Amino acid sequence: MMYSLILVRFGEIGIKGKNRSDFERKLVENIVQMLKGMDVRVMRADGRIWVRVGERDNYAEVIERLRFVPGIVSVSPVREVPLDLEEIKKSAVEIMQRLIHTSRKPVTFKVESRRANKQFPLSSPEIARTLGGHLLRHIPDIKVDVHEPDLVLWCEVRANEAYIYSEVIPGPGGLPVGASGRVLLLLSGGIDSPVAGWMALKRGAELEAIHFHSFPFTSERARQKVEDLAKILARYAGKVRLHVVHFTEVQKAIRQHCPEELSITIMRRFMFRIADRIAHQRKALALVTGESLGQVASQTLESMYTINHVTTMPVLRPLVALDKTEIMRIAKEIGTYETSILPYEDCCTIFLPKSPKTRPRVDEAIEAEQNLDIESLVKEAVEKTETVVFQRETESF
Ligand SMILES: Nc1ncnc2c1ncn2[C@@H]1O[C@H](COP(=O)(O)OP(=O)(O)OP(=O)(O)O)[C@@H](O)[C@H]1O
Repeated sequence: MMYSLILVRFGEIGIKGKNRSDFERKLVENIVQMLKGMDVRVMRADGRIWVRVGERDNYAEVIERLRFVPGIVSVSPVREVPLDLEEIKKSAVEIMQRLIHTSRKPVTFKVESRRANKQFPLSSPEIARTLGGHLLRHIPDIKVDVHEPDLVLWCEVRANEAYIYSEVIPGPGGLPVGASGRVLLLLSGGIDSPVAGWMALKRGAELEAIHFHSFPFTSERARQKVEDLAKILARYAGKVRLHVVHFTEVQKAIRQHCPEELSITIMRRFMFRIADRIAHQRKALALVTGESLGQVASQTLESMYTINHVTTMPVLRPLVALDKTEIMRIAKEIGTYETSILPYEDCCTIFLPKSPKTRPRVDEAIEAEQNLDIESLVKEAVEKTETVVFQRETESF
């Protein structure tokens, strides 16, 4: 096999001491979980994590999964070579040929070497020079550039073998899932909220999700779509508990008793109230939404303020700093985009008023809610909430 080992780089700059060892332990745990059922062994050595890939599995498939483990900065497939200079040279040429295979322009490179085994007859600079010279003689159209090479070939000389690697495949970075506590994601069927959930996962949050469903105004297929999105998020989270709230009664009450231009604001205030309640039950410490700042009624700052007023929980909005193209790029990358764009209606679109108020004030919202029995509506919705748990399905990759 070309590669039998994978080097995993991790760690945020500045994580030290106990936090660092917790980080490492959590990350190893998550990697083991992510690779469950595969023929691999996960090890820690030299402040790095290594994954040994057995006969039954292909390193490329292992990398495909590691690419999405929060906390991993990058991975490299590693070739193990006997401690013999001729073998090392041969492997270096093979790896280099493979890497430049697709490149049309001449490639620049440098060799970096590290010698942990002081018995090896050549020093690190000598290894780098020897390999560099050998590559130049055996591969046409490559040049050395020590400052800004297109690729770096690493050679690590260890006690019993040498490791050669070059490819660096970026991971998501961030923190291992579970390192920061639990959050509750308001998951609609749209493009944004699954991306917001992924961003929270990347910062180490353990994810649960809540969805407001308005059957029969919205179809079972709309609910299925959200379940599919939760399932995709479970690939990265390991597990996602989805709370499905039956929102129809609340919406009917709003339609009957509140001024139409404030119905969206009030509906969202109810979403936050119910989410707040369920978050407390589930010991989640923050809500997460896919909101960003914009022109539409529910996303002006005034509107956000008025909606947010019903909860004291932190509401994380990881997408405020991103623009739509960036959000779409991430949605495609994590695999939620295709599901998100399916055309099933959302509960908000159904009740969309003709001219919603774009800058609703808190006192206006409170006044508009006067004829509602807020507590019983919330209580009933919470009591009737259904919970579905999605575990990572390894075949889903
Ligand atoms: N039916 C719902 N169930 C749960 N959360 C919802 C629902 N509708 C909206 N939300 C939450 O409110 C946020 C803002 O919703 P809105 O429809 O204004 O924006 P959006 O940009 O279309 O978001 P998305 O693409 O996630 O649907 C969503 O990102 C989501 O977090």
